[in-house]
Amino acid sequence: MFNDIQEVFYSEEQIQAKVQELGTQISKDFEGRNPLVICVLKGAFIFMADLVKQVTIPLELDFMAVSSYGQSTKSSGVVKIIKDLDVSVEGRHVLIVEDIIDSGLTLSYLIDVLERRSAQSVSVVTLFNKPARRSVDLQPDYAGFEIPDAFIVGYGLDYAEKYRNLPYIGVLKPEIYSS
Ligand SMILES: O=P(O)(O)OC[C@H]1O[C@H](OP(=O)(O)OP(=O)(O)O)[C@H](O)[C@@H]1O
Ligand code: HPA
Ligand SMILES: [Mg+2]
Repeated sequence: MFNDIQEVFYSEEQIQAKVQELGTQISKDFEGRNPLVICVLKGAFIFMADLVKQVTIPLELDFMAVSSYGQSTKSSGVVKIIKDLDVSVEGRHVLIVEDIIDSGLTLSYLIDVLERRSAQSVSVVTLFNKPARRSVDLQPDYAGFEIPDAFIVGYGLDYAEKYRNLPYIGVLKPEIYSS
């Protein structure tokens, strides 16, 4: 598996330092708001776990599973809810936790769903932001790293469901996509 990686973009240490920064900022901004923190499965599961440990104010959390990439490196354009939230967002300050914003389709769909369900506010934190590939106009409230137009894996992010367990972020060797 580690042999499949062509280049490491961000080490475990670089990621942890950034997650800590984001957690500190979110703790300040959401003080007194008891946010409902929503993890967008599967990709965001590691970021979510690391991030909430760096948040020092009371919060609640829930999980939603959506998918649009499947076995591809390009969005299918159709966002499917695979698992919905357990709790109501009505009147809540919601913070969506994403691993990556690429085309922006997943997030614009989710924001729309949560606003229609009468959340009081909807904010977004993403660890990785790939603005070059955006097909909808959308800016996260908090972003860890701005990345170039490359398909990255590791730290929760997959290619065809693999590589989520790598502790760092990297790009795959080109032959992996063709085999
Ligand atoms: O901005 P976009 O182009 O919509 O891409 C971002 C979304 O795509 C990935 O999810 P994916 O559909 O691969 O599901 P997964 O999290 O289960 O891997 C990623 O985890 C984000 O949720
Ligand atoms: O670069 C990416 N890597 C993994 N999953 C993704 N989903 C959207 N963009 C990406
Ligand atoms: Mg995926």
